Amino acid sequence: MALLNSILSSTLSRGLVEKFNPAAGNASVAQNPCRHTFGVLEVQSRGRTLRRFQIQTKFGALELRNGKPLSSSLEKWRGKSMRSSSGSGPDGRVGQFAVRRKSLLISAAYISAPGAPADPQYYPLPETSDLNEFENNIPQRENLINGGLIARLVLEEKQSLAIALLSLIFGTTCTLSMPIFSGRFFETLIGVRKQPLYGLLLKLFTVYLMEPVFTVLFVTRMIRIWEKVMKELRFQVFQRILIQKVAFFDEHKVGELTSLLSTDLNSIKDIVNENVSRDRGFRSLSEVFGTVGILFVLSPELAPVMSFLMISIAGIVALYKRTTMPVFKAHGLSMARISDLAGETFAAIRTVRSFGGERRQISMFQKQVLAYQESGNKLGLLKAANESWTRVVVYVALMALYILGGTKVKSGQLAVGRLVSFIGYTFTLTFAMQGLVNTLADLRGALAAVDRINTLVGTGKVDESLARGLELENSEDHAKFIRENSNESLSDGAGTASGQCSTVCELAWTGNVALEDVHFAYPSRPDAMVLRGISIVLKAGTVTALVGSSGSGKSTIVQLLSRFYEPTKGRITLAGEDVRKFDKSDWARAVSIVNQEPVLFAMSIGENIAYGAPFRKVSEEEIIKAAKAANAHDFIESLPEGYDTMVGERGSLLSGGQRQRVAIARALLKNAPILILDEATSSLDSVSERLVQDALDILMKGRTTLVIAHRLSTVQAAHQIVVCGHGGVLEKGTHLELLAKEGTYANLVRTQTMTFE
Ligand SMILES: Nc1ncnc2c1ncn2[C@@H]1O[C@H](COP(=O)(O)OP(=O)(O)OP(=O)(O)O)[C@@H](O)[C@H]1O
Repeated sequence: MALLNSILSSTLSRGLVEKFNPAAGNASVAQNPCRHTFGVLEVQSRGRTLRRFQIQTKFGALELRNGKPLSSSLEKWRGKSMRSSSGSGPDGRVGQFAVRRKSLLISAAYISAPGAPADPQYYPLPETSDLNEFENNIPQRENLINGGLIARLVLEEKQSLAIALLSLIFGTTCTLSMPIFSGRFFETLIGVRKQPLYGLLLKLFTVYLMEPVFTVLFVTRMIRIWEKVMKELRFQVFQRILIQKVAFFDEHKVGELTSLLSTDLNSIKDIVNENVSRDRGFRSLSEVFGTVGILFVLSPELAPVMSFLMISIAGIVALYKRTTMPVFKAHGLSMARISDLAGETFAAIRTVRSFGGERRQISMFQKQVLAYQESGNKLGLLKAANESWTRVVVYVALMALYILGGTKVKSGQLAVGRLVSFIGYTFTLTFAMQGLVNTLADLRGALAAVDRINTLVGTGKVDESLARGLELENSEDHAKFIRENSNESLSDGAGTASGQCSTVCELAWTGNVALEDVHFAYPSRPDAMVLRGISIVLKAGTVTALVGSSGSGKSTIVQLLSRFYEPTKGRITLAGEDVRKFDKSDWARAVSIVNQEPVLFAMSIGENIAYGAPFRKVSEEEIIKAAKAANAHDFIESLPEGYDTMVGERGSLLSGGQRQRVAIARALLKNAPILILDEATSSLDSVSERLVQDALDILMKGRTTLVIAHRLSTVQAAHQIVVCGHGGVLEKGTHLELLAKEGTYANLVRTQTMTFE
């Protein structure tokens, strides 16, 4: 779906689209001069139209005309295994559409716009009519949470599992023996059975005493096992999200990802935690089987009545299962949207307030809450229907039992105590079946949550290099290496690598960093080339400044040097070695970035500075030394709680200049040989700028530095100035050389001087 959305939204939102025609799903989209684009999406199979969707784009995203997300509506086509041959539209372009068994994806869409430029690069569509080729390129889903993993984790707790199973068996035996004793008790009272009453009461007492004991044992053991499983699943999901490529985070909202860890994992947790009580989960399952067995022993004639009860309830459950799955999914998705919107609103509260956007946010929130309410109501209706039908079946079965059983007792074919026991078991069975139904409903929710998690993180692209680096760090050898090489003192600059750094760092202190014929387009906009063959050498220990107009790709170069993305073509090298050879976590230690809006974590100033070396213990002296070098010590000391002062979310309790200096202290502590300053002083007033600039001068000493600054006066002293434009390098040289050239740089300097004057 992500691919579908990215193809459609990127193209539709650009306003180029008049028609879009996935050969099997044929859509014509009429351009609306307002912000919406409307159209029809037809899902076809073997030339037959299965479904037509009225669709629209809104703020660049694709949804149904009634405002519902397209993804959940298309969901039901999953598993139909439809595919189509290719087709061509009015301008001869080819489009294809594939619905796979596991993942529903539109691999390509035919898009044609009368009057739109016939430039292939505007269309993110491969020019091929071979559907197999598409199918091969469709990302395969790898289920992160699967039966194998859960079974392995559960089996790790063998002892607890054995105790839980034994408690389950004994507890169920106690429960199931109760109606037998009730029957005998009744027979003793009316004198049919000759047995001392106290003996029977003692047995009943023992059963009533032991059942809670076994229940406690079962519940505590099961919860213990499941908490351990959940701990591991939470860890795995968090880790898997964390190691996705940066493009994944461009695609998914923060709320969507955090709700995987909260709402969805909690649904999985509930499947055990909410189902260990009596008449739920395993208890109900064992009671159902036990009761049916006993019923057949008690009365083979009456037991088929109960079988009817069982089959009917199972049928209702199956129906419930089928109908609730998509509703459960939609409900979970609505919740994710709510938390997403709330998170975004609160994070941007100042912007909302300054634009008076409260009303808009409230109305958007209302819309989301309404959608949640609607899906909740739908779930409620389904639940009610399920409950009432189950009851009708039970009452019908009871009536049949009274009529048939009563007749048999009257004719002397059945002992009255047996009928009493039978009726008792009927109630046990009813409660157990009801419990099973509820458990299955929870299971539906949990499976939907598992599916959401697997769909989101299973089809994402893991950053292999980062994953490899993290794996290595977890290894004992690496931990030993870090312990042996950790240096407690803060290095002052070049050539004094702290030892925390791997060979990449050692290489980076002396080797040049080079961009060689680098081409790049962001994965979310693969059709828009940002860099078209850029080559720059950052000489070791020198300062290179990047200048150029807004949107010329300067920050993109920073992103590539940070290895948040990989070049589409060309390469980045360190001392002649392709950087892709190095693990990303090693590379991250070799590069420090200080940008315009440094993000601090919601912890103390001291902890934020220590984050510069997250892989080792940092001493207080080191933190103070770094803060002093970053001109931050005095302001920190003036705060009532000094280095223990909490900085608030994203550092919001500090001023811009203070935040910047804490970030510089953090970078100083990191002591990385490659330094990137992306507009590090541009948002500061002149006093703060001076303080920060002094700190930066210390930080830059001896490091290979890349500076991006709009204010050209701040980059005049750079060893090399590179002027970017049109996806490439326009000019290169020192300040004086470029001025003498009388080219773009000289013009930029002139314009800025005039503006200043
Ligand atoms: N995450 C992203 N996904 C898609 N496109 C992006 C992304 N980030 C930037 N772009 C696009 O890449 C192009 C270059 O942006 P970039 O931020 O590198 O320019 P810049 O030279 O740093 O601009 P400025 O000086 O204004 O910061 C722009 O057209 C921008 O819209």
